[in-house]
Amino acid sequence: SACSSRYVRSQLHPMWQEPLEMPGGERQSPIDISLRKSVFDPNLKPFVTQYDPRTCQQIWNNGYSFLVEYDDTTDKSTLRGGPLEDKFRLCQFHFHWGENNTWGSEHTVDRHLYPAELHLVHWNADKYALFEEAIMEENGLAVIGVFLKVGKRHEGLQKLVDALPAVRHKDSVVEFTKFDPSCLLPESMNEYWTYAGSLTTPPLTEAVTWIIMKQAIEVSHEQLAVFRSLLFTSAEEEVQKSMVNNFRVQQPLKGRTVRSSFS
Ligand SMILES: Clc1ccc(Cc2nnn[n-]2)cc1
Ligand SMILES: [Zn+2]
Repeated sequence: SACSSRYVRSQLHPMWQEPLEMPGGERQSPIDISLRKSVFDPNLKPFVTQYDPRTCQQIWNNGYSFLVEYDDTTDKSTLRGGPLEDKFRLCQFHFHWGENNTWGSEHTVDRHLYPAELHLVHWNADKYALFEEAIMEENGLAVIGVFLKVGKRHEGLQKLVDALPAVRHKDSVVEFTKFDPSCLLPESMNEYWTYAGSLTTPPLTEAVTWIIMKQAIEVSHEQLAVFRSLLFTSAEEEVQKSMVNNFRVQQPLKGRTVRSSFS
């Protein structure tokens, strides 16, 4: 789908060095979510996801993460409500993780690091016709972040884990269908934080309304180990590099407020 096939890959290198300056840079991501600084907003409604598993198309190793891509040419898989004014279309989801279970998430809660973080990327289909347009606009994207912690095996995730060896190398793609990403969301959907931020890889555009779930999902150590068996490098390269630590360093909050949907 357009949302990731035109993924800005030219600048994407797992070890790209900070700081890749983003003009303004007033609302960069990721950040630490400080519990005592976040503000309960009673007007925040629950958000609603309606995902159609038939829109799931493929998995692509883009050399930074693996993206599960959805057909975003119709309104079949959408996100609305919560802090959002408009209807957003799911275009892909991906993860960020570490080389061990000690770190790997992009966001933290009171500096607590999780071993991995899921991002479900959506774009504003009420205001824009294409993902490429939305990515450049301040109300263009909505990303749901879900923390992963080590515990029992996640049965829903296993179908995805079993497909990963087929996309071990950068630029590999495998067909992947009938996957409903709502199985990756935590039970309590009405407890989240939200703030105005950015993409965490180039183009780093300040287009994202972040929705970070309070409840983490549990996955097994073995499932995370399969994530780490992926490679940043393509099959042709002599030196193979494990795809690990594909997260960005945390960014200054600057005058922003993180709101919570719960008190
Ligand atoms: Cl299209 C796109 C661009 C960047 C990223 C990386 C990212 N940005 N925010 N969370 N992950 C994901 C999808
Ligand atoms: Zn991400």
